[in-house]
Amino acid sequence: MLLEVRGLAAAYGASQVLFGLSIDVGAGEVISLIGRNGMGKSTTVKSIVGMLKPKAGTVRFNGERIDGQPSHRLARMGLGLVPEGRRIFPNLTVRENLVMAAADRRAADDPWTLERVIAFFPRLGERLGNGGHQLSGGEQQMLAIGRALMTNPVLLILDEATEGLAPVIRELIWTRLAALKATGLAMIVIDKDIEAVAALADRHFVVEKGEILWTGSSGELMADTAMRALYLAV
Ligand SMILES: Nc1ncnc2c1ncn2[C@@H]1O[C@H](COP(=O)(O)OP(=O)(O)OP(=O)(O)O)[C@@H](O)[C@H]1O
Repeated sequence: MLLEVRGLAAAYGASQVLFGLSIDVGAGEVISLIGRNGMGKSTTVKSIVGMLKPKAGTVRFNGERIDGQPSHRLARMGLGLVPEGRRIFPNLTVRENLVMAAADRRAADDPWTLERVIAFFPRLGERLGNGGHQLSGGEQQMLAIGRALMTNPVLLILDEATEGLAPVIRELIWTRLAALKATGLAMIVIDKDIEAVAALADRHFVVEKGEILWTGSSGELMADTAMRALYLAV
């Protein structure tokens, strides 16, 4: 397994949010974390990428324990994050946002470069000199994905892949994520669009009150209308 999360417990101060959550991602596999608001999806992501120190449980990446390690080290190991809310730098240009993320990972066989990101998202090429604050929501999300790619991730984690974007932009993002999957990039995707998530991801984990309530394939997810009505209805 590329990523193995076992028995994860996490809290914000006295308020516990994750209660022994376990997920795994194989090499080149795409999984989803789905579930209602506030159930612990983002907290799971934060615990994996080193933004929140788990209270209990283990996180292994390529077999190595990574729980409790700092985010910058995990980024260098190949964990790429597209955070909730995008968090691009508003006062830097598109070019600066991308270049500052560039990783010194010479080991990558086909490293992401500024040129390659622009070829992947031509819209960003037209916006290179614009400040982050001048971008539309869709352009910001392309930039957030481009920035994560510049670190040459082995596992790309998208917290709210298409949230709040116009339908045509959402479609473009899903198409681009499918293209990344075709290159063999492993991903964890969080999104509320269950059909789009089912089309992209191989396996799904339903997060409910800080635990995994259900797991299965895309076919099983679409077939289980009772589970979807109970746990995924908005
Ligand atoms: N920084 C924080 N401090 C305190 N509580 C938090 C913090 N971040 C999240 N929480 C709480 O933890 C719980 C889980 O939140 P989390 O963001 O992980 O859920 P989620 O499944 O990602 O939902 P959403 O789609 O709303 O982001 C919620 O009750 C939330 O209010």
